[in-house]
Amino acid sequence: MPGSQNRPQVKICGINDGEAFDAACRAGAEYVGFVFYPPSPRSVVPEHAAALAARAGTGRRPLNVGLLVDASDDEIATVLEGMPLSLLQLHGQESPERCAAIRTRFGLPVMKALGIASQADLALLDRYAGAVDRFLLDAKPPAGASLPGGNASSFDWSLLTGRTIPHPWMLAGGLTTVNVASAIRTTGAPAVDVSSGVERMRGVKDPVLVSAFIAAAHAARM
Ligand SMILES: O=C(O)c1ccccc1NCC(=O)[C@H](O)[C@H](O)COP(=O)(O)O
Repeated sequence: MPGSQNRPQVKICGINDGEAFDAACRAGAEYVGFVFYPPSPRSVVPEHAAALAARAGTGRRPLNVGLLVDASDDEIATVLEGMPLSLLQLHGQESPERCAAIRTRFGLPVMKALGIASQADLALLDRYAGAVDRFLLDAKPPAGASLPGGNASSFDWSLLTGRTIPHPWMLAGGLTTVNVASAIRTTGAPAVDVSSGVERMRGVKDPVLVSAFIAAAHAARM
């Protein structure tokens, strides 16, 4: 885990331009996420992601996270040839067995995204615990959504109050500069992930919002 401060960590997801990447680095994001999923307006090709990551200075750099959706081994291999990654975020319908196979085949830690809408969904944590290294707890996509994530939807954070999550985890879904402190207080999330809440329009990050979100999350009390 980068950094040693006991403060919530931040992942800015769906970075696809230099200004947003620079803002995330300057403000001290611990993770940046690159979306390797062509239907997404935030999608990047590996070479573009690599060029963005190369902008990081020589100081503390964010860890590069690759977001994939039901990707084949060949697709993952192609991404990794163009862009070295520290963590694979699996945001589709990957089973525990598929997560474990990806982890073994590529030798990288895996973060499984799970859509949460009720206590019943939290049972998935135990099903996946042996197959993954981290969890990202997100809202389920709203009816009619075209993407499995990045939809600016929140879930009922109180579902997580007092709950022990097996593995390090991130809270995601509808977070903004305004609500992130409350989300962290309610859930005890050690890390938060945001995409839409730091955009000026869908798929276009706003560097000012990126900086403000990171400052708000880092200042929040767990
Ligand atoms: O962001 C996307 O375009 C995307 C596409 C396909 C699967 C997942 C996607 N994003 C997932 C994320 O990690 C988001 O940061 C997370 O769902 C929270 O999104 P938001 O509610 O927009 O902050």
